[in-house]
Amino acid sequence: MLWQICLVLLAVYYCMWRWKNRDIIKLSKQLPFPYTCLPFIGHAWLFIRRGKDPIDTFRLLADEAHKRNGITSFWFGNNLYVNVADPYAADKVMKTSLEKDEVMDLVRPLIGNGSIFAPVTIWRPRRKVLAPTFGQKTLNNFVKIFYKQSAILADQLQSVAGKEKFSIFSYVTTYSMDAICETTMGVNVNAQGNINHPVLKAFNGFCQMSAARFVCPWLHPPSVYKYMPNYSTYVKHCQLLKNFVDKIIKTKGQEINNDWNNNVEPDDNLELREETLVMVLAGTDTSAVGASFTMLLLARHPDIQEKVFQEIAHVCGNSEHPIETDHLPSLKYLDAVVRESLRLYPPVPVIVRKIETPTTLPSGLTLVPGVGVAINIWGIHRNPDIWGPDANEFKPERFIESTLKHPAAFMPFSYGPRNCLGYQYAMMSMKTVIATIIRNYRILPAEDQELNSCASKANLEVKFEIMMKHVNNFQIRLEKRSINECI
Ligand code: HEM
Repeated sequence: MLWQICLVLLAVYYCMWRWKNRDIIKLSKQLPFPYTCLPFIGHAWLFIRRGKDPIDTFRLLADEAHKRNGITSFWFGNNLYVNVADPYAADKVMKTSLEKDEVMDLVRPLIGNGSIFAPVTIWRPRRKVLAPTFGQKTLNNFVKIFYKQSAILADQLQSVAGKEKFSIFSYVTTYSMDAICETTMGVNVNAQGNINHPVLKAFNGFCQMSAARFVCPWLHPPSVYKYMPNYSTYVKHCQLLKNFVDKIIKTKGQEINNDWNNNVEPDDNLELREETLVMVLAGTDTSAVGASFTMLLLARHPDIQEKVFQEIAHVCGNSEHPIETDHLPSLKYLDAVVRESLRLYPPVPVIVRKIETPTTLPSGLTLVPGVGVAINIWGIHRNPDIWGPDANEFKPERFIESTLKHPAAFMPFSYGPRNCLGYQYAMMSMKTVIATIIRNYRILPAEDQELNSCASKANLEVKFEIMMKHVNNFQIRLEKRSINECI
């Protein structure tokens, strides 16, 4: 008798759910996705297939979208996501839907209402306060620090040059953290003194655990996740990161000794803590991933690396001369190389938005309130209708010889009013550090076989850890250059 009642209740709940979501269900039928949709979990099973990384599913979604005018949809648990790999549709969504999807609540235990994932009402005033920090004049003054920290990195790399393969990411991420902390907060945390810096390890751990949780909708409710065996490690990572930022705030507060009350507990500075965390976390690994992918690609394309080296020598002189603010705009080929690398390997491969009001796309399709949108940056950047049949190939010249077909065709830093605040900052920082490494070292692939024409054209193997990373942790080899090479 009991099970019959349960069955009836379930059937009633299901019918009510279908009625309430009838517009969303109708939309899903207009945007087919040819994979089995299971009860309760929808297509989430695709993200946890044995032997596959979640990034393979984002790639699959991109390919399916490319076959259907750049757009498809998938069910993730009980939520429908429209998967967009077309810049025209992305342009409309990113300009009109500023609210982030609830799936981003997963990072709240760490950054609370930090602007990057905050509701629009909290985000808007905070963005107004933060934006002036990234004015061109301020950024120009940062280049001295980028160069100083890059030179420290180049020195550190002497210990691995001419030896076995190693992870360039482990080094660049320490550069990136030192640069962020010194430029945005005026503190020197000397992460470069310790490539196993606990903060970087904790952030890495947090990203890995969040990515694993992200793809399993049944682990999203905090009431479930707290019973997971590794939950205590997750809490430890969050606490370590918060403590690190609190320490910076306290040190800085004491240093400037203004009307700041040094006895105030960090929790009273919640907004400051949240935004400092956003700055350190949004800026450190993203730039390090971007610079590391670029170096991996240059290792596989020695001809392109040589062109970059010649340009740096021509614009900046030999490695005894510092790289200066005025040099960066003249490093046009390097700029194209970095952009092409960000196109093929966007550090943030997917971003999400929530539709709150009916939104009609240029194709005439109307997205209904309640639906999530996954902007598949990977898919937009590799859309053959936009980038041509050679969309998967590394060809920096495409950023020099032609203009973008649509401004949203290239969006590693997101797009629209809620795009990345650190866009210019990141480009300047990455160009400075890559130029400093290349003028001192020749970058070689981890294995010589990677240089044969087939291997060098193949996609790099990647994995999803909120950010997209290289499966082998960005391994390369370095060979010291002689100063006389710069002629
Ligand atoms: C290659 C490096 C970087 C990449 C690929 C990147 C990418 C992104 C993306 C995709 C978003 C938007 C997410 C969304 O729309 O949902 C974002 C937001 C943001 N990024 Fe970056 N970022 C990079 C570097 C930086 C740096 C260096 C900083 C700071 C110094 C920074 C600060 C921010 C902030 C504050 C936001 C939130 C903006 C807002 O919501 O108003 N980013 N970034």
